[in-house]
Amino acid sequence: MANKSSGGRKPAASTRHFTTDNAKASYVATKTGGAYDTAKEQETAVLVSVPPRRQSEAQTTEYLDELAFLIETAGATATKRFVQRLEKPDIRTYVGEGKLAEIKAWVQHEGTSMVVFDDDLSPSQLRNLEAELLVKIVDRSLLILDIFALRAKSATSRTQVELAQYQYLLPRLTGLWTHLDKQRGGVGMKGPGETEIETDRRIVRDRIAFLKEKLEDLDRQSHTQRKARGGSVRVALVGYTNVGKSTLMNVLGKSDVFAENKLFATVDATTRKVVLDQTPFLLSDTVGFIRKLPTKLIESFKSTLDEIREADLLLHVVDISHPGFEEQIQVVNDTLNDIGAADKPVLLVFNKIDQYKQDDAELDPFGEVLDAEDDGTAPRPPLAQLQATYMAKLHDPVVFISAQERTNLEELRELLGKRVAALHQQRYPYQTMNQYSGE
Ligand SMILES: Nc1nc2c(ncn2[C@@H]2O[C@H](COP(=O)(O)OP(=O)(O)OP(=O)(O)O)[C@@H](O)[C@H]2O)c(=O)[nH]1
Ligand SMILES: [Mg+2]
Repeated sequence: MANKSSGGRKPAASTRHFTTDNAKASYVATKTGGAYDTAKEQETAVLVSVPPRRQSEAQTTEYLDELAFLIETAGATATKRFVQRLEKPDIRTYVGEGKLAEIKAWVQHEGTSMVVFDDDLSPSQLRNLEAELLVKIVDRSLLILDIFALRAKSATSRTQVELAQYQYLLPRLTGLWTHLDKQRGGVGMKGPGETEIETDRRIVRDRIAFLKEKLEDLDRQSHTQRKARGGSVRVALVGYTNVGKSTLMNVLGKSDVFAENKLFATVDATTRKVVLDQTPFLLSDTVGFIRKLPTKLIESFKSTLDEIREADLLLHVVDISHPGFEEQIQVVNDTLNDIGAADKPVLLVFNKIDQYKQDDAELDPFGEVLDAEDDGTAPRPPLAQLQATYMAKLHDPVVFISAQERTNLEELRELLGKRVAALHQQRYPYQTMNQYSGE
């Protein structure tokens, strides 16, 4: 029901990305004009990252893989990667002079639709890089915003994305080619005078104020809706993007939520009523987290994140088959902390065990791995050992499942049912008594 090939899902977005429908997010990207307007063809991207020296090779590759996956989700293909190890990115051009020349030569020789940076660029870095490389420059925020714009369906999430896009845009309204009316303009577009820039700034500020107000209105409405759901325990699925939250929602809630092997398949929260162990509760699927999530995006997604903040229990889904799953857990915990939901009870669910490949590492008598991997990746112990480690660490049961293969779902249902029943008893003792006495 929930994997990519199944019916009932929306068609994957194909070429809608930076240059075409999404004018606001593409604003900076399209400034360089129609020469790169390759919307009809597949766009290509060159990836650039500046990892700190202490970051391992494996981690660097993993992060670049994730960036390539983001690019793919946005509708383009990554064709080349450049890495430069620096203490910190160059303040003027993100990479150093030599590396920049190397990238430029490659871009001129091989051609590309855009150069994508695995961090956020300052407005001046963006301008300098654009002037130097003469192609679209995309940073991490712009890329994620673009994907969100692509995925957002509800009035609230669309407004949230638009707000974040304008907030991204505002400080970048300087220098060349910045007139709003010209954002879709073609080659050789001239830059506006300062007056026009000032007008643009005012327009953008007005729009931001308007969108904030609109969000407050929408917020009030959804708050009322959520309140009307009172009397039920609320459980929210949380986790890194692409770990299988929507797939699990579909399995548990017998629903048909869009799930696919792309990042941020879900941007809108969806809620279903589920009954386990005779206790009904509400299960919400929510937007996935990712490392370096633009803070403006978190801020503007407050009302979606309320679904998490107001939950009684979080079902934290982890993709155990991902080499960086432990860091992903940390990213999720940090983000939960950022949004003020760190103190919620959590049930940790390790998903995709069907895809987990353990190493044939040598274990000592205590089950610890004797040899760490040479490439810096964490060794992959047997699942039973991982389960024991996590249970000991958290003093709590954890479940290992495959939502796709429906493995161990009974164990999850039982555990979740118990947690929900206990929460229900605690929250609505009266209601529960009635419910039982009526039986
Ligand atoms: N092998 C395997 N793949 C799975 C499993 N569960 C989900 N998937 C696949 O993982 C991909 C992502 O699943 P989703 O359910 O969309 O993940 P999500 O966490 O909702 O992702 P976002 O909404 O993007 O944050 C899809 O291609 C699923 O079919 C599993 O148990 N095993
Ligand atoms: Mg999802």
